[in-house]
Amino acid sequence: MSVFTTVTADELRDWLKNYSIGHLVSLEGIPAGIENTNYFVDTSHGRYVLTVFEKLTRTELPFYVHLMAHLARHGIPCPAPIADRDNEYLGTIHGKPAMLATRLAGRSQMEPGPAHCAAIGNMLATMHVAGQSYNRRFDNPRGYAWWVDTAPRLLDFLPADERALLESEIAFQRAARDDGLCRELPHGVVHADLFRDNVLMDGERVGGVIDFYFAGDDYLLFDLAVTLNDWCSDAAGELDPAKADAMLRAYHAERPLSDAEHRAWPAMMRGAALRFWMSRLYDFHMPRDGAMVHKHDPARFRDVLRARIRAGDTLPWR
Ligand SMILES: Nc1ncnc2c1ncn2[C@@H]1O[C@H](COP(=O)(O)OP(=O)(O)OP(=O)(O)O)[C@@H](O)[C@H]1O
Ligand SMILES: N[C@@H](CCO)C(=O)O
Repeated sequence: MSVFTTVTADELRDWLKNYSIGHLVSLEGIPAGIENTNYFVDTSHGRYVLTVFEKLTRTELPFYVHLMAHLARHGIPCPAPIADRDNEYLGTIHGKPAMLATRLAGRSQMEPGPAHCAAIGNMLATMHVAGQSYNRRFDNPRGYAWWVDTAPRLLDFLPADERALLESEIAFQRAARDDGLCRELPHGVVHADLFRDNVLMDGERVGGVIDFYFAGDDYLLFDLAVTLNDWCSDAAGELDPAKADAMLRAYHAERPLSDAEHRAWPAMMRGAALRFWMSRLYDFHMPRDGAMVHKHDPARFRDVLRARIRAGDTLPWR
């Protein structure tokens, strides 16, 4: 259940006087999601989503809100924030920052086939290209620096074999960077969490890309690896070759991958698996105060990491 802040129809009717989106027709709490309060809001003008931000602050939010506005302006199907009559995207509900954005079509496809993987690969590449002209900067808060800082705090929670895996993977990622493997990689603003549940599929078309609240600056290839690891892995963590091939080809068709990206690919796939193994371990062993009990299984990405290590340089490409 993710309506942490209750908004009544009367309160919203009053709030909507600040906007130019017509009058309220219906208001419905959205049960999915664990970070924010979300409502579907239908008005006489169209369909919207109201988000009340439970943790992100007014200082942190502009990076994400303007990113969505930027991408939507470039034709990416992501929530387009709606400005109020003072031309502000962020308002206040119950003392918390709140935003209206367009409601997108489709639903999450948790069992994608190659056609879905191709559609999201192509969309990711167009997002990366459109993101190049976004001029706010914010380093990926779950990037390499976080891995290195956080790993020592996780070691005590792990059995010996997992400790060894974590230590050796951090050493591997450090060596990759020391050897200059990442030096020529294109970077920019990335979604960094483009899992299946953050994409709304409308048949085989991408209807919407949502949940930009892990976005930041990183290697574009890292974002592709995050996406591929979730969309194209089987139950054991191994890559499904047909899905992976479909995603990579569709991405490459829109933003051709360079030789430097080709060389860094196996390490990037491992890094992307490490990131989610670590964040899931972190949330499991060191939950934030007041966080909802909704822990993702860390073992899933431990297995993906092991599978990528086993595959070595034989990973599918283009
Ligand atoms: N713009 C949108 N258009 C259509 N549906 C949306 C939109 N934004 C959110 N949703 C729906 O609301 C659900 C919850 O949103 P979201 O995943 O962003 O929740 P959250 O609590 O903010 O984040 P998290 O996934 O990290 O818990 C989504 O699964 C989706 O069904
Ligand atoms: N996609 C992340 C959750 C944070 O959005 C995970 O599956 O661990």
